[in-house]
Amino acid sequence: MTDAYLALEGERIVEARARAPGTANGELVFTTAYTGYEESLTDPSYEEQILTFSYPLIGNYGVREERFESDRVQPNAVVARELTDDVAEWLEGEGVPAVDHLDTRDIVTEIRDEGAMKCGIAAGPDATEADALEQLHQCKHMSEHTDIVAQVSVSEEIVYNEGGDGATVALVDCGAKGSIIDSLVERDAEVHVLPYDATEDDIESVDPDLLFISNGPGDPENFERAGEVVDTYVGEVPIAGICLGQQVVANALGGETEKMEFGHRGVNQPVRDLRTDQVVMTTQNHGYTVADPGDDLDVTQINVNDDTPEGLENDELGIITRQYHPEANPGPHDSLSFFDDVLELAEE
Ligand SMILES: NC(=O)CC[C@H](N)C(=O)O
Repeated sequence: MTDAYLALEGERIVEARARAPGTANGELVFTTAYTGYEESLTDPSYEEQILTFSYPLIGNYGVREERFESDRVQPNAVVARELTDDVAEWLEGEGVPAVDHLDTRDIVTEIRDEGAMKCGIAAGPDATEADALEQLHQCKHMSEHTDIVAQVSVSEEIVYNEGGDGATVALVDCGAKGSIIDSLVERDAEVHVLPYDATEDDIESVDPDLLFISNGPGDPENFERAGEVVDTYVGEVPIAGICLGQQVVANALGGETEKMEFGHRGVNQPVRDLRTDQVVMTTQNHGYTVADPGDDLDVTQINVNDDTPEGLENDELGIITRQYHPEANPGPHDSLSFFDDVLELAEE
């Protein structure tokens, strides 16, 4: 039954079945992960995007809050070959449109051939092609969401594991996944999650052993405030970053980021460490990359598929960043030791 429509860039219409009603628009992206749908759907990095799952059946082990990465569903809409009732009901309850019964292989191939694209969705008994097209026409380019950080950051400081024996971490929340905080707390760090617009006074009252720039949605060039924080404390406090965090650190230190064709999107992205030659499998979901790390950062890890920088470091200044997600959830645990490394840096 056709009661849902996708309008892709170029005004191509794809028919589908509505699983959660509503209209939405956003940048159309995908993940090839075959598990971890609860984690992906609650990852704030997907804000203002429409997430297509290429794995055909999504929802086969239910929906459990313990696996959520934040307190809400983050993508603007969801696309899959087949969504179970559990997931469809969850998305409907959250007011996030969802569609299935369409050829998601075709959609992912189109994104890979044509690059990241705008998309409009209309789902439900009254949905029309015209509604989907209207959504498409309203869709902004990712870089036009200049205030996206305000949509995902905490509004006041939250402290985890107060009095913990380990390092004190100031985590600048650009849309942090819960697993990053958990990975630090499991290693006994006291974690102060700070709003993106935290002042120097706010940071100094934490007196951190480590400054951590989180993952997050959108174009890293729109995260000026996080960049200023890096600029202020570089050389004084060790700095770590994950995904958007790596991009923000590179931009702050004279580097440059750029939009990729369709990004790295799955849980089997191979990364080579240039010092040890070891390759690890990693989780990734990013559409931008560091094109130039600037003069202060060494590229220590690269993506085996396309040689883009996956790790940046400066031993003297105490900086370690990763483009992938060492915290996994979903995905392989090969690189969890990143958290040991950054906390060691903090305690030195
Ligand atoms: N997962 C992330 O932090 C994503 C970073 C950034 N928004 C990108 O798409 O490249």
